[in-house]
Amino acid sequence: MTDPIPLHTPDRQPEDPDAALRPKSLDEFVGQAAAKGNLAVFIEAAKSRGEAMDHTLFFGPPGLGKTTLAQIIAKELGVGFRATSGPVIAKAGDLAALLTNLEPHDVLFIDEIHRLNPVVEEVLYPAMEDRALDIIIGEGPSARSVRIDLPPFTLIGATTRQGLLTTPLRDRFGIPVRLNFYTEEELEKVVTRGAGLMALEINSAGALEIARRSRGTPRVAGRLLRRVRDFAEVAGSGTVDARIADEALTRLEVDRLGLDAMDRRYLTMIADIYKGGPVGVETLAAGLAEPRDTVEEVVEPFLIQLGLVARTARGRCLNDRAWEHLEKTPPKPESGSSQTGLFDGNP
Ligand SMILES: Nc1ncnc2c1ncn2[C@@H]1O[C@H](COP(=O)(O)OP(=O)(O)OP(=O)(O)O)[C@@H](O)[C@H]1O
Ligand SMILES: [Mg+2]
Repeated sequence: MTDPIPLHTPDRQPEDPDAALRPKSLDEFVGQAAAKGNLAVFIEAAKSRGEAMDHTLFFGPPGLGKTTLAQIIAKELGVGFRATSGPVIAKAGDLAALLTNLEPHDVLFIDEIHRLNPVVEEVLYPAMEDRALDIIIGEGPSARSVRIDLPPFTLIGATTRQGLLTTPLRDRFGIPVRLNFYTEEELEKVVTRGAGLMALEINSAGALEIARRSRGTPRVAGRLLRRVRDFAEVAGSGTVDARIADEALTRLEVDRLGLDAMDRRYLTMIADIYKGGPVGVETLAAGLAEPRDTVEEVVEPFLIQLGLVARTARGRCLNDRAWEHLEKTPPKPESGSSQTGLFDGNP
């Protein structure tokens, strides 16, 4: 099998093609109704009190709008926006420099906050809680600790892995916000809006077809829309309809559930080699030649959401729906010849 086009994995790209489609206000931001409603209240309250908004943590799979929402919050609050990411802050001093350079009420956005160096994280605790930095000056017996006051600020953290956050860090966020996969109707709006921005004509059946195959993820919807546009332009048709969308997506190996080549390799591996599982995630990651993080953060959440795969204590297992989707028959349990052999234990 040829390598899948990395089209469908919702990971970031340095040149950030996302930027053009990024909503700029809460009103433009589609979906996530509960989170949006709450945030609107917290933003209003902070503004009317003239205070910095409470520290906010966004968590959820890649491409659902964490970075976008962080930018929108700063904009709606009318404050500055500084962005960095966990792995980039190497030393405590780097974080201290960032914090002491903030203007009052600014938003400091830390992406991939679960990847902060523990030493840096220690500096963040008093900064978040008491708006203070404890800095050690000098070395040896003459070393002394100096406390520096910081301007009031809002820390917005984003993570795809809430479980990897330490408890003290998680507890210091006043506003935790989980982002969920989008519904087809929501993604249809994302696609229609995106097409408008690209000056691409699309009818609602075409938008729905792309939405349905976008893995519940606006970033994927945007990416598929750009590729469908290419096909539509080359085919010389003015309007994207369901047929053009379907043809383009089929050629891109995105199937009718929205699964891409990588998703299918994952499912096929569990089916063919491990007879439906359970199989450990390390083994699967090695077999797919992908980092374990990618498998857990990018591939699995959507397959689990669709009910194709279950995470059990002993490993990953395929559900009936996956066998149907792969058009394969699950192997019969080896022990027990009767039909009631469901719990006979086939490890
Ligand atoms: N609610 C939304 N409405 C419209 N477009 C959206 C929405 N959420 C996200 N997008 C689009 O998806 C793209 C990716 O969103 P964003 O970069 O905010 O994801 P993320 O959650 O930060 O992902 P990652 O975990 O990879 O950093 C944005 O550029 C934007 O075009
Ligand atoms: Mg992001």
